[in-house]
Amino acid sequence: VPTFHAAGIDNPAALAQLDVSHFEALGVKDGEDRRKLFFLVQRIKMACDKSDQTSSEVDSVLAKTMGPSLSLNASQAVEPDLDMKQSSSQQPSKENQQEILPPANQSPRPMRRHVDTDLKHDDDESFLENKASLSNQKEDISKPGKDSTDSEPTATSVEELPTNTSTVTTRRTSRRIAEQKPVSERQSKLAAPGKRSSSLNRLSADTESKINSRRTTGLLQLGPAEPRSIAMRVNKRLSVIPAETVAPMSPLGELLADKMDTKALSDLPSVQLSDLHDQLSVSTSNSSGDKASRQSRFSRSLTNPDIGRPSIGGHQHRSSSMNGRVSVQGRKVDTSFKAQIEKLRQENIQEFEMFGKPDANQDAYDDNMRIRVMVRKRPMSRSEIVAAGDVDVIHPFDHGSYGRLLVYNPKTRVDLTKTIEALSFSFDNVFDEKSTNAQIYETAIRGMIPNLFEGQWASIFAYGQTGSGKTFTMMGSTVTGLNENTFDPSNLGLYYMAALDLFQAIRTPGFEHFGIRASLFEIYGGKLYDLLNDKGQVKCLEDSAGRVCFPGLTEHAVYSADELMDIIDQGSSFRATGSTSRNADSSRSHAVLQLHLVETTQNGKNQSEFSRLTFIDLAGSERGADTATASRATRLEGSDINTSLLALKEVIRALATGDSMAHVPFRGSRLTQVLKESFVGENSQSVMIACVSPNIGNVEPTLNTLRYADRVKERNSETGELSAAVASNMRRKVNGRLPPPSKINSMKRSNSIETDNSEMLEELLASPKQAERPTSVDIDYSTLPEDNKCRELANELIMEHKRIMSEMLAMVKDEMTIVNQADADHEGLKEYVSQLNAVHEQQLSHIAILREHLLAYRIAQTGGDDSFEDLRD
Ligand SMILES: Nc1ncnc2c1ncn2[C@@H]1O[C@H](COP(=O)(O)OP(=O)(O)OP(=O)(O)O)[C@@H](O)[C@H]1O
Repeated sequence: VPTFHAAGIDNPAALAQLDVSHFEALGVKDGEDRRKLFFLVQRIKMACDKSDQTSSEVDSVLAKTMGPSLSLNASQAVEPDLDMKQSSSQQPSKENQQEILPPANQSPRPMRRHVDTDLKHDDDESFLENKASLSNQKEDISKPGKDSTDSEPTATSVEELPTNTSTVTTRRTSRRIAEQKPVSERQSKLAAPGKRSSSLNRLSADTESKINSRRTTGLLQLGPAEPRSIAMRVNKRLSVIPAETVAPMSPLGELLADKMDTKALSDLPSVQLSDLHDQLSVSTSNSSGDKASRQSRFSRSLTNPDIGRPSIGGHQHRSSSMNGRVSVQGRKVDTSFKAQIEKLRQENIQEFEMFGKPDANQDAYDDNMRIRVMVRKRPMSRSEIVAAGDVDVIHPFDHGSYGRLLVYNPKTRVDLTKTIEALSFSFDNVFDEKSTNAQIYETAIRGMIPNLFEGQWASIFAYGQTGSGKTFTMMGSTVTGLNENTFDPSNLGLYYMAALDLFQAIRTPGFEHFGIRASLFEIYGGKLYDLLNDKGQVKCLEDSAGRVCFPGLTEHAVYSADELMDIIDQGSSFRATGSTSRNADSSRSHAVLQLHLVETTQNGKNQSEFSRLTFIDLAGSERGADTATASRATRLEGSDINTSLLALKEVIRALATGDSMAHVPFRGSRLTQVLKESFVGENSQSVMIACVSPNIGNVEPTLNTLRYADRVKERNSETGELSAAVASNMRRKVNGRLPPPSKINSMKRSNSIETDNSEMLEELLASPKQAERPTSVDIDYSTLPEDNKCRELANELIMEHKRIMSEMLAMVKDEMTIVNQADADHEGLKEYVSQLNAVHEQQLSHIAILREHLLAYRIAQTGGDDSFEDLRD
């Protein structure tokens, strides 16, 4: 545009005369610019050639294509201000500037698509005010002796602004009106004969003044409302636009208002037309909300991948994209999933660099977080890399105080075009494929170790689809998975790292009375098997005080981390595995490792459990589809796994939101019964590590894993904000009677404990031996008279029934939605089936819970045995 202006071409008629042959003379050498200009000129010519075109319609075309600076008709055009220095030194005086500014509370009005319509209907008060102010201004200017130099800032396009200026205002002074060349002179100079020029002269005086008024409002007008924000976003010269001139609809405007990071914005790359088009279809509305949500809306706009749509001007043609390529303006564009994901990835990286990077001073580690949910992405396996078309669809971002993860979900439309839907999830932490077990340990687990010496129980789960890296995370690997036989100490397992710290702690003077005992068992088909005792069956019973015990489970005293790993290795070889369509050696059971911190009493004779650290390597969370072709036994196995995982989720969720402990559904499955003691107690801590596979072939199970993990804490998927219920219950309540954060806490980061612990030992000995166990979970039936006990159980049953009915009602609503969606869009059948499956499993779990209550009541009535009985048996 500056080039055109420089050549005096600033009106449609002059443009219409343009030809490719003029480009050289105009100094337009760059091939890309020439191509763009060629297309623009062709379109302008086509518009002008239509016999019934009025000049305002031509203006409209120009406004759409080149912005308003060139949409002025010949009679209104002013010569370009070529000397920017001069013009910026001729800033309007404050008074005059105010005179022409819109009222403070009036937002700049975006220019509409059709200038004609705009002008006809634009008769509101602000417009009339502007018009009035213009005529006053004109009068002032014409008064002799008045310096008009500073009096009329004009609207200017972004393109006219200098690239290297960072603080210039858009309301720059135009040259003096008095200095303008007479219109007639300019018209003859432009030599725009015939119909077009005469149509240009047909503008009514009213329209003319309206256009003038528009110009003199000094508002930034780039054309249609939607493209504006995008054009601004991508234009280098954006940095010179003061925030208040940006329309409130623009997410970037909002960001500018917040940040005014002119440096970052000036670094924005300019984009191709096709890139612009990609952004145009994205809604930029909804300007309310805080910075974070604006940021995320902005992010979402970047994730629109639809390369295959026709462009604004219709130059982009979509051919069948079955071959993954479409022709855009004569160029071949790769629309394969891989290319689209790569494009999105780059855009999102750029956005993250600009707006999402965590504050360097921010401390993301909160050792007192009660329930921490983190996601770990494993690297692509060799076979996945080799497999044709396998693409990485997981994109993690570390925002410091939370982690966000985008899943690029591939979709094929009915017309076989390929698109990518970017789904966002937020968790406490996310770890990318380069992360190590050591990083995970340091982030979430090491901080728990000192708390164990305060009598606190802790549990760590690895959850995820088969083959997603759960065992790798828990047990560790001496190979990286990609580079065999490479010893990688940073990927030693979490078991091992925790054991190292524990043994180091108990060897510290003052802690010698502590010892470590280990037990390892698996939960398979609702039954428990001791992996350190030839898979002997173990019972799971709850005593009258509500404590869970495991008759038959062996506990082994261990004296070093290596010794512990040896027995774990042996025990793991007994673990039930099986084949699924996704993994030939899939874990079919939940493996539970318990490290008991035992304390020897002062006379040295008795040992009692002081606290417990439990690791749970959960069975692969395969979907129904995985086991669809398997035997009945395998399907039952899968169903059992799903039921227990579902119950676990509900339990953790209830703990995260601080729901009444009376309603925590521990009895939903054997797994949750077993883990009950690790959860209860105000000071218990849990960490869930959701493991995901990165490749495109696993996107569905990955989404299921993420939805599962997301349900636990329900962070806002874009901004990472926690819901009020979870936020208020997020931190463990440190018991005032326990030792204050003391010397032992130095372990958290330094892995060493200071030697003088005598004072602390005294405090520890004075403190309660066990973590507090709430009594509200289960009533101590033994202390109640028989009929009281029955009444309590009946009350519980009724309460539970009511709760479950309300949940069932909510589920029916969900079911209505998903069945209607499936009915309307048969494309989403796969998703529908998996959702339906999940709903059914949840319903079954609720029914199982209710049946437990019913059974408890009936047993109490009939005086039967109240030990655990699995209803599914
Ligand atoms: N972070 C990682 N880095 C390198 N390799 C990994 C990583 N995570 C997993 N792997 C590799 O991926 C494969 C599957 O991992 P793993 O056995 O831990 O999966 P899993 O989730 O435990 O599966 P299952 O539920 O079936 O037991 C292994 O070969 C492992 O070495």
